[in-house]
Amino acid sequence: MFLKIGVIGTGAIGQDHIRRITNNLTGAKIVAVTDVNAEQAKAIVQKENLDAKVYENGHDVINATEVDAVIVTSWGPTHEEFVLASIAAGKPVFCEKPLATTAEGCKKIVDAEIAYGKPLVQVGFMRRYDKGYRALKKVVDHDKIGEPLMVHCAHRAPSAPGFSGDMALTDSFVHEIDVLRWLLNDEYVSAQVILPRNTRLVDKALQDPHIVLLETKQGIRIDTEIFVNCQYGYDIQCQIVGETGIANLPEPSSVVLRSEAKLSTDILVDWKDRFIDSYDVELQEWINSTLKGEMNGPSAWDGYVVAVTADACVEAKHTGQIVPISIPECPSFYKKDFTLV
Ligand SMILES: NC(=O)c1ccc[n+]([C@@H]2O[C@H](COP(=O)([O-])OP(=O)(O)OC[C@H]3O[C@@H](n4cnc5c(N)ncnc54)[C@H](O)[C@@H]3O)[C@@H](O)[C@H]2O)c1
Ligand SMILES: O[C@H]1[C@H](O)[C@@H](O)[C@H](O)[C@@H](O)[C@H]1O
Repeated sequence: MFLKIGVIGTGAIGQDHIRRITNNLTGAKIVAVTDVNAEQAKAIVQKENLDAKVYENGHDVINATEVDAVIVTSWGPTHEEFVLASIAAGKPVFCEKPLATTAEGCKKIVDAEIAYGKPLVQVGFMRRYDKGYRALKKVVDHDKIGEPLMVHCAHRAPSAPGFSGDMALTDSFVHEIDVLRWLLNDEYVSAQVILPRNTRLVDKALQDPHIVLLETKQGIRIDTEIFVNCQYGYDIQCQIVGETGIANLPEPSSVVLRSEAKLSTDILVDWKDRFIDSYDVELQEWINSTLKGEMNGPSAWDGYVVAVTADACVEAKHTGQIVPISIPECPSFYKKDFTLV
């Protein structure tokens, strides 16, 4: 039995997901695609030799009778509309982050899904599927370093083409917002943003780097450096300081080279390579659970909590204040135990 998928948006990650579903994963095939750039949608159908129809717009994909489930990989501002339409059609939908560009938009999706009465939405927070983050979570869940007290993180990218305004927070830092609350089994209560000296290598109007300080309900303090024009590589760091020990996110595996009087290892430069395995695991688990009529991954509620937290970070950046974060009680519809065995 195959899950027949329609893809809305055949840009960078849309094409990647189409390729992995077609060539690496099992249990699904792409039967419909669309993009505002129709030529690009046609090109991927040809390139991957897909037996898929190219539709004029996302709504036609969602409503196509041959489509069982939808993947939304178009630009962020279009996600809300396509996710709401998928819920209205009663079809499972995997939506790349952000779920919606505003917390209100995410809340509308949460309300629509609850009203529909069955979970249909998964958000593309793939770090929860990364081997390294999963190993780190087991250390926390199995009490190997006592209670977590502090977390030090870095989210560095060589460059951020197309970034403007607060995208370092709303496009990049959102991954930490999601993965850290999952890792720590905790929620955020406040955010503060510190603006260090700006790199000279970006337009003066664009702040880079940022330091974000989050506090959780349990009083854990998290500091994250977000530096999206760091030049040297795509480098994701996470260190948890506990009562009795320290746990670090493992580095991606790489040959340790002793050569020419140097000891060296490569650093990845492309986000696609850093999380390539986790995208595979994420989508395979989504396909498997969707075929069983379940929805186990990051939910619309998680997408909403991330949006509320990101909004607080943006406010903290612009006001220089410590901004309280008030996350409403999680509806029972979405309550899950995330402990890893
Ligand atoms: N999880 C991750 O690590 C990750 C990585 C990259 C991108 N993303 C997210 O995925 C989304 C896409 O990012 P990308 O890098 O592929 O961008 P992209 O610009 O390469 O591709 C987006 C595509 O969507 C198309 N599009 C825009 N509006 C549309 C509409 N109304 N209907 C149909 N197609 C439409 C565009 O023509 C483009 O081809 C973004 O929301 C981004 O944040 C997530
Ligand atoms: O900062 C980038 C993140 O590190 C990636 O994982 C993608 O989500 C990309 O869209 C962001 O711009």
